[in-house]
Amino acid sequence: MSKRSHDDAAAAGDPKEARREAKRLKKEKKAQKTEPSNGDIAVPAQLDAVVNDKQPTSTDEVLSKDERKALRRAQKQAARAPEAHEVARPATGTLGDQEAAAKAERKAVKLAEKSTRKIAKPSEHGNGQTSGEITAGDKHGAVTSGRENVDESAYREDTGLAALPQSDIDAFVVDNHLAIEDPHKQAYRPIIDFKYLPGDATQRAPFANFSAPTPIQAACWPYLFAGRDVIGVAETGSGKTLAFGLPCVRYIASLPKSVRNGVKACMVSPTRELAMQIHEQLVKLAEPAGVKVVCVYGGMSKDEQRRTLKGAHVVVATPGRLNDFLQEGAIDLSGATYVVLDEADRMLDKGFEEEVRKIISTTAPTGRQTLMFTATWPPSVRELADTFMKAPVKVMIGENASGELRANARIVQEVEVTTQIEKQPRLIQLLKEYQSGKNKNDRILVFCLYKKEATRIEEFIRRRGFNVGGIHGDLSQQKRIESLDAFKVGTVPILVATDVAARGLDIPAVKLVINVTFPLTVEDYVHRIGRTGRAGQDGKAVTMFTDAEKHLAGGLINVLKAANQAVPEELMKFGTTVKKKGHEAYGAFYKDTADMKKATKITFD
Ligand SMILES: Nc1ncnc2c1ncn2[C@@H]1O[C@H](COP(=O)(O)OP(=O)(O)OP(=O)(O)O)[C@@H](O)[C@H]1O
Repeated sequence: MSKRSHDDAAAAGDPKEARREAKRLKKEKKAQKTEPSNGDIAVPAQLDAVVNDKQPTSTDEVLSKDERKALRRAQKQAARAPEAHEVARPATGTLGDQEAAAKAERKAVKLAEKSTRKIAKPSEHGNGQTSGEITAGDKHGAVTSGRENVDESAYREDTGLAALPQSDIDAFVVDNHLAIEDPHKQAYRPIIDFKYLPGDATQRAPFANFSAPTPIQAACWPYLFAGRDVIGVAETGSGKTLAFGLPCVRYIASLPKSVRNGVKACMVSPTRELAMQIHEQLVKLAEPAGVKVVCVYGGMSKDEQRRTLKGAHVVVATPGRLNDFLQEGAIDLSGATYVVLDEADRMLDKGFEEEVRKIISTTAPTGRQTLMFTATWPPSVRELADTFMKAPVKVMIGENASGELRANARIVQEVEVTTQIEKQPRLIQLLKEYQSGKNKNDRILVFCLYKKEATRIEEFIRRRGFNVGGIHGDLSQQKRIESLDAFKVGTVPILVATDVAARGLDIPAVKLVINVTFPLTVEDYVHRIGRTGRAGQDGKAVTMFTDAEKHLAGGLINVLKAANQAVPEELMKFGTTVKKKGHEAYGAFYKDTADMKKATKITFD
């Protein structure tokens, strides 16, 4: 039984149900002791009872006097966690209060877990040995230390994976520039092959076309199966959706039918198209497992979406529409214990922060597992992220253990320093060059900054005889969906877009990204060009850069250098200083008036 099924029984407030669950739990524990480890996702049972302060009677029966004492100590500590969490809720306190509360919460949870671990059996590795280290001695500072905290009651490593020589794990860590920071130092081995996934072979069917888990999947899955909060940072197109999607579906599928009703998971994404795409990917995993995933987003009929919510276990949503439904009571997230922010840095910036706070405050108050995934993780959002999470495990893939801005290294990036007037003829030249011969059917994504600009460029390209579509905020949602579909299937091979298409969209055939106007931030640039070079393929991006964006030259130069790309001389001329990031909502055009000289007050008689 999973951590949350016990939760649900108790939360349902039915003592009989809870007692039945407790009995089942006892039985399962017994069975687990005799069963050989097959890598099933097991339950951190005592921790669950401790952290969620539930039905201690069953645990009392199986524990000694000392163990019971330790458990009670842990319960006290855990009882403080939800309180601290409540305080941490943004609406109720100042930033200082929130920080203190978050700290207190983390401490309480840590203490609770520590006490629990004391009463749990000493962890042994699946093959009978106490586990070794997975420190790779990685030059990039991969942090994977001692395995003394591997907690088999939370997630049981497959015996085959546990038996692999340490050198195999080290090689995986080094080759993939994998860095894991875990405050609890649980040091789970990455699931480097699908055969090491918990469950039987039929559950691996959705991966039949993939040869191996991607590094972000391999590294995150064990921690997610173990119920931990995770921040996952990996390049664009590296399979993050399934990294957070698979454990979600498996968790819900593992719940007994009696407690499976209601929304158990909620995934929030910044754009409608991305929400739809996550939904599409998840349905493939969820349907065979009997888990219902629905998608709600703005711009489409509410009635229709309201109907689909019936019987949903997972809701994928954009924040605005989700809050609408929450406000009108059409959706209840109080049982949602699995919460994901995709494109997390975008979700936490000024434009979305409030909406996200509101959503999170309606999810399960205790036992919540919070996940954040992104390709870019600027320092500006890290502290805020921590306020929503409990001792998160940070999984970073790439040569940036510190989470610096990195583009996908398989994308060839060309930057052309140009002028406004030269842009349009150059664009046509590029389209002709890349839409001829064997490249005729390649998809090309053209990015503009503003909606009006996108409309103008789309018209301009069409007048020159190209088959082109558009996607931006001035178009109806129906039109946006049509344009994207036509682009995906290739009937319209050129798509002109604003940054609504910059993040997350997975269209494998995009061979070229053209940036007609540079975005407001270098992070957005990394996401835009990440629409090509997906799932291990190569890609190319051509960027027109003008004097108007010179304040972003330093950041861009760093991204180019980090990916071993050529830096044009003309770009260097703008200087290499990385300017302080602009306002999260208004980008580089924001002026912080706090530092401005006070105006002289003139009075007239
Ligand atoms: N293990 C795997 N092996 C090969 N391909 C995979 C694997 N897992 C996922 N993919 C494919 O990789 C592509 C990119 O995945 P996904 O959209 O999850 O990327 P992402 O990391 O979320 O990208 P972004 O940061 O741009 O949102 C998808 O087409 C997906 O089906």
